[in-house]
Amino acid sequence: YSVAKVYKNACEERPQEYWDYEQGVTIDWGKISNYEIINKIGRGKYSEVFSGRCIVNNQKCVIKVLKPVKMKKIYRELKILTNLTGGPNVVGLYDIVQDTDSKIPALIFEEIKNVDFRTLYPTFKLPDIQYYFTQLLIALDYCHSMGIMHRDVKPQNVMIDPTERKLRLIDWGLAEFYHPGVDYNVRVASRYHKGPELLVNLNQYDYSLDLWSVGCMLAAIVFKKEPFFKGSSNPDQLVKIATVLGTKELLGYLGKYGLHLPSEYDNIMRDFTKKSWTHFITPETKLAVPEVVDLIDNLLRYDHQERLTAKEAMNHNFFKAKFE
Ligand SMILES: CN1CCn2c1nc1c(Br)c(Br)c(Br)c(Br)c12
Ligand code: NA
Repeated sequence: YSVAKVYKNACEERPQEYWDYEQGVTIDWGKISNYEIINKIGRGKYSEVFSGRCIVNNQKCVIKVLKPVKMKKIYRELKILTNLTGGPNVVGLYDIVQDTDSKIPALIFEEIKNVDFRTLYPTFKLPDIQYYFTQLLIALDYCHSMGIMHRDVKPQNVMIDPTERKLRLIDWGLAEFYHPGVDYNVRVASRYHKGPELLVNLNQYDYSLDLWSVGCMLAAIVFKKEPFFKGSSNPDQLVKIATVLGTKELLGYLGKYGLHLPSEYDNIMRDFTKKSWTHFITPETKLAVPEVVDLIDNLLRYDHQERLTAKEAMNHNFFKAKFE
């Protein structure tokens, strides 16, 4: 049994229609004819993404055409986006339109001139890491304070325009409202960024899941190892985590929550000794200063209750230090 350390009543403190998307969502549908598609910029499991233009104000935009999934999941994303839009570093939702014949909803977002993380992150110096991770933590503390877990934090969902030094958290399709005591689906997030709680079927997880993913992003940049934990499957993902955090420590974590290692680990889990973070410091990892390594150590914890919250993380002394 586990309850969030912070913001545990954020939804309960708000009217039911804030979080209850099962009742459907009253949508103020815009006109799809106001938008024209320029070209395709991405495709996911649940959507196709295009760059577009609003012909009314000649504004560039991003058009996310949802694939026909359960209306409940569509209502959840729409409810979350309408609750959060306008919040700090949350992608701005301009309009919700419906494809005339297919009736499939399309979401119209602000456009961010995103630079792919594989190109951008290797250019980061410590001040850039301080700036952009502060912006990401601001977005996460905001959505958590609004009773929402993102559940898919990864570089592909953090849009960054380095010219304007603008960061936006996108793709709220896996996000969910947090209620204490609810058993959540553990099949969320993308493999390399899945927290241990998802891999050991600890269903009563919370906002702290997002901070594990932030730790993975930060470690990948600082230790120049993208992704930091590269599992070949969900079970192997936990094995990769155990090679760093230790197997004995994993069993201690499981014991605390009365859990056992699921049977799929019987033949793949080995007895790994917990590694010191200095193991990942080499002459090439110039960014691996003690302050950022301490921050990583306080995010990449098996026990979600031990991780720093978004607010605590943004106040970590790594962000107060002066680096040239
Ligand atoms: C695959 N790519 C590249 C840029 N970009 C992609 N997906 C995006 C989504 Br969804 C949104 Br919403 C926004 Br805004 C941007 Br920008 C997006
Ligand atoms: Na999105």
